Amino acid sequence: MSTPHIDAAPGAIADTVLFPGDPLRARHIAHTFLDDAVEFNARRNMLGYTGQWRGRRVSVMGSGMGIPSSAIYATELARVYGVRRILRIGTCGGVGDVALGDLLLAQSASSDSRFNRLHFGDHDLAACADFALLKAVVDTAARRQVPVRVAHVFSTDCFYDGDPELVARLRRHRIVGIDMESSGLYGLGMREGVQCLSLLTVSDHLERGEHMPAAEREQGLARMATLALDSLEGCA
Ligand SMILES: O=P(O)(O)O[C@H]1O[C@H](CO)[C@@H](O)[C@H]1O
Ligand SMILES: O=c1cc[nH]c(=O)[nH]1
Repeated sequence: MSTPHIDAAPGAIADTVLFPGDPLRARHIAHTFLDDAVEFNARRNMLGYTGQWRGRRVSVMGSGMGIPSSAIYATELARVYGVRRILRIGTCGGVGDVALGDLLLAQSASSDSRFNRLHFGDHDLAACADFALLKAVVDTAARRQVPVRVAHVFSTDCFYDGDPELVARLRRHRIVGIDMESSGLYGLGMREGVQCLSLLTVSDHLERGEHMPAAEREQGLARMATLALDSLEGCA
């Protein structure tokens, strides 16, 4: 069995997938945190691995950047490989009172993308995280004393040169993070019956002009990865 984009054998992917945008972040997490990690996909270099975290089988795979890429992979993971839980572990821009390195748990994700409208009769969809998964991560963070902020985020199609008023609009709605995938992932999760949650580390501050180095985005996000993995203990 394979799909146009994933070259994995049946059963090669766990029911839970960590889903960073960057395939090299996926490789780093697999090699750093998982026991017995085995690569299941390298098609288009969108690296995916399955291994063990404290005796639990888990996969980690890159999603690529943006809703179209991540939705292709998430759809195939759900429909063909039976994936039932996806934790995006991404980076985001920050607005307002957040700092580089802050860890956001995206409760909702608004968007300028038409992706969810295309599936929802052009109506607004309230694209939300799965509550049980969000609660599991919040509870784990509290137990481990990992500071997190449950937040509203916005997913944009324009990394560069988007709406010049966007930051003001986000501030007005108390949205503090901006990424490029969460809204589409949440809509897809609602349709496919897949539990989805985005954990996002603030890598840029959109108003202060602060930026995390690229190498840290690839390899420096251990706190987010281990929180996602630890939280699986609280999941059925
Ligand atoms: O760090 P990742 O997970 O790729 O997420 C963010 O980084 C990319 C842009 O640099 C977009 O994919 C955005 O959502
Ligand atoms: O989508 C993203 C991700 C990181 N930083 C941003 O400014 N935007």
